[in-house]
Amino acid sequence: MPTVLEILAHAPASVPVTHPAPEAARFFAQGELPLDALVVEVDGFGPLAQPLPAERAQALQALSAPARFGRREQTLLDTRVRHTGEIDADRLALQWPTGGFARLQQEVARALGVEQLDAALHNLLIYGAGQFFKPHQDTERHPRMVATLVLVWPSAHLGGDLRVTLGSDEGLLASQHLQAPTLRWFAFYADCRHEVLPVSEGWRVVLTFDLMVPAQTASPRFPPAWLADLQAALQLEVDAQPEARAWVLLLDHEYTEHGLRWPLLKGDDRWRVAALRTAAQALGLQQHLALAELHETWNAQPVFRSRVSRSGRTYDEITDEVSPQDLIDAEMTLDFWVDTQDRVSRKGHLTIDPQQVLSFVATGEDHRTAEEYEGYMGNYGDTLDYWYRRAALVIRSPLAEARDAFTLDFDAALAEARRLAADPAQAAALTARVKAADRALQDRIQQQGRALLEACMDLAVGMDDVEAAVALLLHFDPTSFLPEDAATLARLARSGHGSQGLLRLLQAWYAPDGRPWYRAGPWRAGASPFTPPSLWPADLAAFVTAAQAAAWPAECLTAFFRVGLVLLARFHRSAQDITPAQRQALQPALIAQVADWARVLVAVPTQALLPASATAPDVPHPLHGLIDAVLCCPLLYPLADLVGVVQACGPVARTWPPTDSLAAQVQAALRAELDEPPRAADDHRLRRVAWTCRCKDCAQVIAWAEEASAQPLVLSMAEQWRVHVQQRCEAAGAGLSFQTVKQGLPYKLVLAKPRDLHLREQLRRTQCSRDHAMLARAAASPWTPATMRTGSSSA
Ligand SMILES: O=C(O)CCC(=O)C(=O)O
Ligand SMILES: [Fe+2]
Repeated sequence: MPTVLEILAHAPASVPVTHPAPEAARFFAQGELPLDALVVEVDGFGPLAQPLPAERAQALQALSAPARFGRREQTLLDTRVRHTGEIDADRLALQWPTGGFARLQQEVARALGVEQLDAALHNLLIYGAGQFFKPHQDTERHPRMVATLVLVWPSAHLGGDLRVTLGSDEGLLASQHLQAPTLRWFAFYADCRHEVLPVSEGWRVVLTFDLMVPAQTASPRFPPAWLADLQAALQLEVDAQPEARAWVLLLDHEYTEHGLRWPLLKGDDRWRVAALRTAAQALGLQQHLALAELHETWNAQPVFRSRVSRSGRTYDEITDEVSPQDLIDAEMTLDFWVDTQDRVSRKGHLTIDPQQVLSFVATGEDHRTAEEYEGYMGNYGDTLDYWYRRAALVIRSPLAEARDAFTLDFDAALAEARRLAADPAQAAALTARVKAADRALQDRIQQQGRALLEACMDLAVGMDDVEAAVALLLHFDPTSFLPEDAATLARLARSGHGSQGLLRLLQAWYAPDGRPWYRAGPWRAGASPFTPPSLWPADLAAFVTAAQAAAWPAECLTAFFRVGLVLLARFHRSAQDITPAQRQALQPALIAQVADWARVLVAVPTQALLPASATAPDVPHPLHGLIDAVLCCPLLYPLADLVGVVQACGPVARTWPPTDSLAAQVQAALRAELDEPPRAADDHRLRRVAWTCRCKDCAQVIAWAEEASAQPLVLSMAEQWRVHVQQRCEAAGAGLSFQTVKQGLPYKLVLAKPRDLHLREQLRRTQCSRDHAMLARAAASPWTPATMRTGSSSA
């Protein structure tokens, strides 16, 4: 089965072109008219004779102005680029015999492969000997201008060939003659680079016309069998695109943003695109014209020049030029779109694989818009970057187009998907679209966060697949939610997905994988300062109140707490690896955070949670779960520091765990500390230090630290050991101070104990005894009626 390119390599016979051979280039054309087909009169000069004698031509040039040329927005005069005389159209009067001009236009159009073209006189040019016009592209002066027509007046001259190129194709249009039997005409598409070579003798006189495509043109007809083959080949190739990517054909001609329109296509692009469009339409595929930018990065090598030394030896000399060697990277992006209604969109960039792109004309220097040389770039050495601009036809399945829309114009794509979501009949289509666009949705949700929750919930509830709905919402970070988001989440439970939907989402959020928000957690290795984990929305109290107001099903609210506690336990496990010093830094905030959570949990009424007897009798009340988690980690939560947590837990602290309650354990720990004899005035021992190394050098330090003496310790040792001892003591959070004395060899490390040991312990004792007294008072006071379930085991 032939490929699309093979089928499109030759125009079917029905395409309106009158070429000697079908494969002949269609970017330029030539023809002739009888001499009497045109009379030209020049204002202030009179009619042009046929042929124009040399002295009249010279007089005509005297009347003309030096021709300018356009470069971007400017019009320039530079005889190194363009050296010729010009007379504007408003000083020219043309007379054609009846129907003569229309016939010429028709002939030119057919020769260029266009159904119809309108010609408008632009100017008259007079080139004397040595005059020329260097390679350039013509400015498209009218909105629908696509090509240029040159009419050669009989005026003897030699040289002055017009050379036209497209990619690597080239055409030579020779105007030279001594005696012209006809009026010759040349036509070429305006994007094609062309030049007028120097006239060597005589006078070259030409009229130029702008060629425009009329507003209404008929599209070509194609043989049905040929079209059926094209359609089958296209279907195969579109289906074969990996990940339903776009099928892209680069067009032969260059187009500006103004010129890239369906009716204004040039040459072979015209019929090929028309045929592909017909085929794509029949297949239900979407079509766009687009501008593509190709960016290549090459490895650059210096250019050497061969030289001969005085002694006659040849050698290579380095020049300051570089040449590309190996292609390191190539990327293509589509960034300017024209839909089938000729509506333009400049939104977004779609990246495509340049390897997958088809074309008849290879991308070359003519398409290059910029280049950049970079000196040494790490791994790559020197690099050369090139940028190229091409126009393209893009064909995609409707699903791929909808998917890409999320990359190109996210807001519009989201609005469109929300419209789908409002129509229950579209639930399956919506699911397919959201699944296809997952990457783009994830990127956006990561950037914009909860601002997209409402919109994405619209999609989730409109989808017919709970897995896909959960996968979409999973991209949100549940710790970033504001209280009002609780109501939005409740919509999932109220939708067709039911409370199972919300339940699965909660479980997925907190599952060990697929949680980018958790993986980036602050306690990860190297993160500093060590902060408590965020498990729930920052304003948990308000969020939980809002969840209750929005009637979260009891099993969902219970799961919401439970999955967070599972995560807390995981945090506790990862915190086992941190140093005692890091633990000390973390503890105050962590304990305060746990107390905050406890206060929220105390306030949740029992009826808002899953009844213990209902499905899982072993499910503890979340507050019990929190207390259990804390008691599991005595290193992170020293009992004597948990008075705030006891207070936050309210009466539950005195009943949980049932065997030995939190309040009782804390009270006992405080008692034990108070029972230790106070430190004697001459006692400077360090106590309760979790030393992290007991090597020979560290052992010396530990022995000294545990002595009563207040004297500093002087260690004479090489730098590597000084660093080791200091680091290990610091990691242990021992509170020692260090000084390096640069005397003798090796230098000395001087260690000193904290000066305020006594004061600190005294303050701590006062605090302990105050806390202890308070707990004792609370234990003696009557119980406030429990507002909460006390758990299955005490029921
Ligand atoms: O003189 C010609 O044949 C062509 C002139 C031309 O390229 C122009 O006017 O842009
Ligand atoms: Fe030109």
